[in-house]
Amino acid sequence: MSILHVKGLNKIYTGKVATHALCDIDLTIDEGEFVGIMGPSGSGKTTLLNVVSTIDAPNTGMVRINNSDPYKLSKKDLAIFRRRQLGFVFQDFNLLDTLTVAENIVLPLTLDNKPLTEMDAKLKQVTALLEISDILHKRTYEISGGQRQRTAIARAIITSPVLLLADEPTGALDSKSSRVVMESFAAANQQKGTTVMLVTHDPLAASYCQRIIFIKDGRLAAEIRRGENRQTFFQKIIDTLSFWGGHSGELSSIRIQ
Ligand SMILES: Nc1ncnc2c1ncn2[C@@H]1O[C@H](COP(=O)(O)OP(=O)(O)OP(=O)(O)O)[C@@H](O)[C@H]1O
Repeated sequence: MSILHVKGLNKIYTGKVATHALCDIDLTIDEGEFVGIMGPSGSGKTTLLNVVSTIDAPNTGMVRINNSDPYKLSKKDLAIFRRRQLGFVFQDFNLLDTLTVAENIVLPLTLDNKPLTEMDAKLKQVTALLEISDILHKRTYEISGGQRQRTAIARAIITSPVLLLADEPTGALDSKSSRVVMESFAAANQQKGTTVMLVTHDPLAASYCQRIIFIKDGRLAAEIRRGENRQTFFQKIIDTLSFWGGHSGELSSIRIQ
């Protein structure tokens, strides 16, 4: 069953010079998939994520998430749709410093007035899955970057969203923390069945995905799938990036092991 289906998506930013950021994008993500979006800087990755996540409307084209068109919803229903159906993870974590880790994680359930017993059970389940049960009473400034991002992932999946969207989730992390965070996405995907769409520049992070879609100049350029071996997939990603990624500068930020 498809969770995300986009067809004929176009996004044009008007200004002194108009930018055609997305050109005729067709894309389907099935339930339980873990999909990465890669491409050179300015290729349209964040624009695609913003259009899918209903932050930025397309000029033309269709977006269906779990068989409904979020752009047809009223403002109020769209806010509820985002909170219940979508999970978001950002590069800079977006946690509230005044709250504990536990309070940050249950925030979406608090907003939906869920009973305390349900919140507690779900908190236990997601924090065990992401291996952060021992930091629940800490403030976000007392924990590491990797722990902050795992807290953000826990907050994003506690509502069991149909689609988890992440924009450069390892962009602010060192390579060790990046691995731990990507293992957390993989755990959410494999053990909780969460469908994930993740934008990244980082081939190591991307190697945890099952399928990578490459965008260039706002168009779909290539697609590769992972087999059994993550190391082989990592090399395949580097090869594809060097073919589609444009100039060698695009590869300058690659972290090797
Ligand atoms: N709000 C905006 N107004 C005008 N142009 C924009 C806006 N947002 C993005 N663009 C342009 O649209 C194109 C795609 O940008 P986008 O941010 O989606 O690329 P990206 O692949 O995510 O880049 P990066 O990897 O550098 O984050 C770029 O040419 C960018 O300059």
